Amino acid sequence: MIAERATVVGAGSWGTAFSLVLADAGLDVRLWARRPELATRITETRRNGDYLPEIDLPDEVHATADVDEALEEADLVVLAIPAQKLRAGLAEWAPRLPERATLVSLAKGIELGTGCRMSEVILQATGVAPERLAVVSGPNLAREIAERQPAAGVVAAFDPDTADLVAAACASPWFRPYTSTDVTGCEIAGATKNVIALAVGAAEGLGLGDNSKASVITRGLAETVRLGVALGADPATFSGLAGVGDLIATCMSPLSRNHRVGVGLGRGGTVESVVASIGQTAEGVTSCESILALAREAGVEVPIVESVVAMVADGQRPELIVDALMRRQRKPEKA
Ligand SMILES: NC(=O)C1=CN([C@@H]2O[C@H](COP(=O)(O)OP(=O)(O)OC[C@H]3O[C@@H](n4cnc5c(N)ncnc54)[C@H](O)[C@@H]3O)[C@@H](O)[C@H]2O)C=CC1
Ligand SMILES: O=C(CO)COP(=O)(O)O
Repeated sequence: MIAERATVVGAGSWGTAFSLVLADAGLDVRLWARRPELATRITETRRNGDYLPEIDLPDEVHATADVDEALEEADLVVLAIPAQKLRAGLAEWAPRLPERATLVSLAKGIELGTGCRMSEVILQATGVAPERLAVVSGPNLAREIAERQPAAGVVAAFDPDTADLVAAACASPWFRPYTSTDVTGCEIAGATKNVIALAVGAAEGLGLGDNSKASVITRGLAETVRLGVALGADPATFSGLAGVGDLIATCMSPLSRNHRVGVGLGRGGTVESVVASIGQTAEGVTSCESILALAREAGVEVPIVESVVAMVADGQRPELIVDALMRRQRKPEKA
């Protein structure tokens, strides 16, 4: 089976960029925008001026704010709304999903309150069989993808045939999807790297240099692997594109919203003011608390995630956090 028609739910930066990926791979794409005026503007200008203003969208991308029109005959339904909004959003979509459509999650977060990964939220909210679900992750900053800069990603699914189907639906000369069956690993890596990027951004905002940032990235990877493995992930996933690949892109790029929020906090801004000035989703700000809760439940130490929670949720100053991390008890690196 091949997918011919896709619906992308959410016309933010990643939903818009991914609709272009699917169109370049040869699919007919419906891009659903929550605001009818945005759908109209995209149709009229062939651009999404709110999120990717300089990018011309291919003719195969059709914007709409009508759920039924968006879903008609969809082979793939790609979910590109923020993690904390997904369950509520799906309540509206679930009864209208085409019976055989494959659902694809793009969100990189962990649900607050439940600790659910996005695949778990989707399965619970829609009741679809796990074989109909896939997750896309990797170093895929929306702007660079939309500019068609060459990049690779990972499509993870419980069923390898589903991973192949979705990979075929997004493959192009400039987007190379690899496949995986480690859904848990890809999701934990994708959500946790946003939190590590907040810490790295804060270090940058404090004026610290590359040694400090590389140290946080590397130790951040160590705690991500510990958490992922405790939750059943394959450790090899974390040295792949969804792991180290995305960690590097998000922690180092000024395009990353999480990195930018971290820089703002390091420079002394408040969470509210920094997030508001960016005006887009920075998943680490909310998911840091749910990731910490998951880690505590699993009995895993995640000191950098813990520090980010102290900074974001408890308003602690980043300088104190650096100090606390540096004063931790010495131990073997691999512990
Ligand atoms: N932007 C990027 O470079 C990448 C983002 N992601 C992930 O994709 C997910 C979406 O992020 P972005 O598109 O970047 O965020 P964004 O902030 O650019 O756009 C979010 C979109 O979701 C819509 N939305 C918000 N609440 C909604 C609701 N209750 N119901 C329906 N739609 C709603 C907004 O109107 C907006 O169109 C996040 O989990 C993010 O971590 C993953 C890879 C790359
Ligand atoms: O997930 C991303 C890149 O792979 C996007 O990161 P930000 O959400 O921090 O912009």
